[in-house]
Amino acid sequence: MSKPQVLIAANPKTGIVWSKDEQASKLGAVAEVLELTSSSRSEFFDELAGSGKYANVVGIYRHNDSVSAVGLFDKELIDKLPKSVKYICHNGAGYDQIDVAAASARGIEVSHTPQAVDAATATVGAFLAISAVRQFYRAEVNVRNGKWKAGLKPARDPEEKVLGIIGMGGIGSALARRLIAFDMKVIYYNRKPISPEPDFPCTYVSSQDELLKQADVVSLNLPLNDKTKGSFGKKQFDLMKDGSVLVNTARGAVVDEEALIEALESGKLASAGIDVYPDEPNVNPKLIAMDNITLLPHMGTETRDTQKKMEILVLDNLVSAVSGKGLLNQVPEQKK
Ligand SMILES: NC(=O)c1ccc[n+]([C@@H]2O[C@H](COP(=O)([O-])OP(=O)(O)OC[C@H]3O[C@@H](n4cnc5c(N)ncnc54)[C@H](O)[C@@H]3O)[C@@H](O)[C@H]2O)c1
Repeated sequence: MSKPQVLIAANPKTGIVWSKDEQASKLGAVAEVLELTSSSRSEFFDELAGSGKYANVVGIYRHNDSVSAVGLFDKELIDKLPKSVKYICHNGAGYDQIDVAAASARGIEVSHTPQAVDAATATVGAFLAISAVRQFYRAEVNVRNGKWKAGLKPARDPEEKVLGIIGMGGIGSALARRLIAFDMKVIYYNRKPISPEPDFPCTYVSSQDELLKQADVVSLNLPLNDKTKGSFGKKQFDLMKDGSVLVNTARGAVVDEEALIEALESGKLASAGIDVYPDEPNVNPKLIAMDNITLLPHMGTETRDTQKKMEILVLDNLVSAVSGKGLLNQVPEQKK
């Protein structure tokens, strides 16, 4: 009997990067592996249809790098997938580039890579929080320009300050553990308290507004979806303490960027640490011009160790699914 076909929709030039051996040994043992070669979305659509080379695939490995060739996995693309497709296994914890509702309507199950991303992304969040609180970016620019400490004002200490985490999931918890080591006091807001209780000291607050009033550093760690898009705007900044700090490693589009810029310009926020932007890779020039914020180019999982972990988790999901054992990390919307 022939093996089911799976498509690796990753970077068309490199495919899977760190786990080629596992791709061959684990996935190759249970499936015929096809690489994405389409150079445009319309070419991809042709290859999915009729007698096209992807017309019989059962599972798809998807990485955001495939966007440059075939675009988002939006409703239009998902509706063009052949009936044979049963699984989309996404490499990433955030899966806002996939229209999950459209996939569900077609009976396609979607998985992602929670946990594998937690440590690396939380390290970025902790770095941004410390850099923002201590104003290290401004200091680095000074030293690089031969100005030493000229114009630098003493910053704040993280110790004894309140860290407010909005979205205490995998990354939020790993961030809390890291910043507790800096003697920060952790509060968090989720739609309901975590159960069982976390194994580190933290306090649940029952409204986001209350968290914003209490926190010195607010960290966004919730997913981007229809409910959270643009949900952090002027009203939320106004509720924050004067001179507080915002850290965003979640998704840029959760925040109203003009309101963020206004809060930084007015001094409502002393500083910010930002890894994600609404229109990546474009960054608002007003943010670039500010010297009181630390900006990173979506570096959350940019380590070879974590990227390998993520790739292997996607392969494990695909192998399990095409072997009839189901997905290991199906997205929460579909698990409900
Ligand atoms: N910067 C990066 O490179 C990077 C890397 C990985 C993930 N991320 C982003 O981080 C997000 C969080 O990842 P995670 O793995 O921790 O996810 P997770 O699902 O483990 O945690 C998210 C938490 O947010 C909570 N939540 C959901 N909607 C909420 C709302 N409206 N208000 C309050 N809480 C809400 C959930 O209950 C959950 O506890 C991802 O969705 C992704 O967009 C960014």
